[in-house]
Amino acid sequence: MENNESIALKVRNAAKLFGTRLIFKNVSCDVRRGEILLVVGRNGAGKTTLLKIMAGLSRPSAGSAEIITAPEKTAYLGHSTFIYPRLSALRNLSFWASMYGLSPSRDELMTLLRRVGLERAAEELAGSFSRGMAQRLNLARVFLIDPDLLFLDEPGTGLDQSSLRLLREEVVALRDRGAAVVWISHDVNHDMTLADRILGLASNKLEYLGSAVDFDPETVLGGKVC
Ligand SMILES: Nc1ncnc2c1ncn2[C@@H]1O[C@H](COP(=O)(O)OP(=O)(O)OP(=O)(O)O)[C@@H](O)[C@H]1O
Repeated sequence: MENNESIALKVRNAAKLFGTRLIFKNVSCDVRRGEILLVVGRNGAGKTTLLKIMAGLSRPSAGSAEIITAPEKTAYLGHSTFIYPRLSALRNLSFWASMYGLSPSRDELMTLLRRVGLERAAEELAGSFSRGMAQRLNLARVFLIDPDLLFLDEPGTGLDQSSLRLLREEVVALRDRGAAVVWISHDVNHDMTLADRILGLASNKLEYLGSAVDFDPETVLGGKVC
């Protein structure tokens, strides 16, 4: 058993049913600080359902998920971008900061916008942003809290190549500085190379939990991963 300090999240015997329909059962895992855990499985295997349970956004039908890191250092980035279209990029960030109980200076917010390549769009209404720009702004929101635990649900869907590169570089940088990352990727074949471990769901159960290097989609998931 690993010591508690190295663990960011514990899942024990988690199961989920929608009505009488079983999505998965007996899913247990520890997510470690300083690792990227990629969650894979065919469409409908229950990846998003598991991620929501891990993030405390949905209750398991049985078992438990416990976040060990500080709740205020937990972030979630999905494919929807929760930006306010009638506010500028800067005002969006400043609004989110206030929701987190933070009061960063304008310079600090501009530094975050620079980091995601939005410095020149700081005063533009976020409603006019392309998907790539909107997701970059969302990434800046994540940086506001410098998370110790980050949940990603296909945040790269529909992103242009340069936004995707930025997203990947920043996720890896967060891992390298000790954050735990649980990631459902829209491009598993690529992102497997960035992951430390893989959690594979199939046949309503945890089919694989182990190193990304040893992961063989052919044997574990019948060849097709998504
Ligand atoms: N709130 C809900 N009520 C009923 N069924 C649901 C609900 N949410 C998800 N499901 C069903 O649970 C199953 C697992 O869904 P989930 O979105 O977790 O799968 P996934 O592996 O993330 O799929 P995808 O790769 O398509 O995103 C699907 O069949 C889905 O239709």
